[in-house]
Amino acid sequence: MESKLHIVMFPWFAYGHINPFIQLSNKLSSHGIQISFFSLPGNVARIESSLNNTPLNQVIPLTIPPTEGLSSNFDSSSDITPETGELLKVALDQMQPQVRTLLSQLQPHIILFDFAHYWIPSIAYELGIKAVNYSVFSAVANSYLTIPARINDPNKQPTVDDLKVPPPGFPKTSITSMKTFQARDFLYLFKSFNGLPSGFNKIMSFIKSCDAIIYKTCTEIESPYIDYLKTQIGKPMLLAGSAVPPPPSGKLEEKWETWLGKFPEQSVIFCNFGSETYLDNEQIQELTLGLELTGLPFFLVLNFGTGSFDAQNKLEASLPEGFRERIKDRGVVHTGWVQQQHILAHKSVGCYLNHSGFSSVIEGIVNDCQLAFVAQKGDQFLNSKMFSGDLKVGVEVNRRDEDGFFGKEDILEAIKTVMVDTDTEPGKSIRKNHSNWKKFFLDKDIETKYIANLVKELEALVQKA
Ligand SMILES: O=c1ccn([C@@H]2O[C@H](COP(=O)(O)OP(=O)(O)O[C@H]3O[C@H](CO)[C@@H](O)[C@H](O)[C@H]3O)[C@@H](O)[C@H]2O)c(=O)[nH]1
Repeated sequence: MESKLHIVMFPWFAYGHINPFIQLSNKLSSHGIQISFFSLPGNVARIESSLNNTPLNQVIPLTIPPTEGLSSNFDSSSDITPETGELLKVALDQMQPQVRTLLSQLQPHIILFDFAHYWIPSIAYELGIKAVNYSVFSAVANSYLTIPARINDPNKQPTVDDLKVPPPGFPKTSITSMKTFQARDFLYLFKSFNGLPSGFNKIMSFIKSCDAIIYKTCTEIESPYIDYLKTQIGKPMLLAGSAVPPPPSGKLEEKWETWLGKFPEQSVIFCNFGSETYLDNEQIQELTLGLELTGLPFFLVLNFGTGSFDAQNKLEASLPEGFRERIKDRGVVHTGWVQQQHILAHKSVGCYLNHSGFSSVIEGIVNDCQLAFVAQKGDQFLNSKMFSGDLKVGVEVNRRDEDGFFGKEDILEAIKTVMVDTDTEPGKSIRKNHSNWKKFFLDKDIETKYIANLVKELEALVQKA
């Protein structure tokens, strides 16, 4: 179906958000939909290189308003640290006048906005544009954390104990409680910074005022949570489908191709924590020693965020004494960006130890990599429980309740379950489930059906007065 819609995409400025917005843009653009993509000036070239190149599509740089604490040279998402992230939220709030001007010039039918842009619906409403939130988080994370039932008194912040249990009416699934360290991490959502509303309040505000919400998921994987969200949101809920990332372009860098090629099929553990998740030194020590204990080859990627330090020095300082020498014939430790999808697709890679980022897990499932999860924050904890507890496609590394500590033996245990003890339970079922879900995610018809349906629903939304 060819559509004449014009949609503005306005993701949060981190690549973990920009990328799913680009993927959705490309799927919608293949139905004829025109895309105007808002981002920071320094991101334009990178977004243009991934966005479908049609005469209709364009990337529009936003001016970053002067913001105390944010350098005037700051213009790209590659430089976001947790501190600049908070300042960028302040800058985002001050972008309201320019966004209003741009929208009134562009006159799109719809704007798709992200979690921090709670003021978009009121501007869009004035201009006769439909405001639709696109959530890049799983339905399980949304339904555990960011729904009205989560708090009953808006003036009172929830406690750690409150956040250890699901909200009232939450579906009966494998998620019956969360650990103390996880609940403590969830508190972040309820805190306000720099006088802005908390993340939770921003979301509650746009849930009330937007025209619809799109979730990046499908009923086949998350139906109990999707059904529960329906009872909570009170707005049209649209689904974008399983969001399997498109196959990567190009080829794997030769040095990694050669290194991986030395090992037997499905023997290498690949370990990476996504685009914005960093382990502390204690965790790095246990993780590296755990990988060493497995006796298997491994490819470990560790990052430290941006800052005024040399990442390579930081990496060397974080490794156990004598580690590099001991593992030199079967392990690499790297800092920096790697071609994750190419690596996961390599025939030697058999296990993927990861942070449970939503896209990363799906990339693991569509390849022959058994999954082990060491989630580090927010939605990752819920993704990890959902994928290991509901879908049973992987295993969580055992963690201490109070502080999330895991030891080297816990890493070994998780890897053994999915890589070695595969004739006994739970390893046996996990392999079988993984292979079934792989077939599901690779079924092009399912994805095509979700996107065609989404286009139809967006058309209908625009027709509505
Ligand atoms: O060295 C790297 C690191 C990452 N990637 C890619 O980057 C994407 C990462 O996706 P994902 O794991 O979903 O997101 P992150 O950006 O790591 O995570 C953020 O966004 C996710 C939602 O998309 C949330 O689930 C996480 O909590 C949040 O940290 C994937 O396509 C990876 O293939 C690479 O290609 N190379």
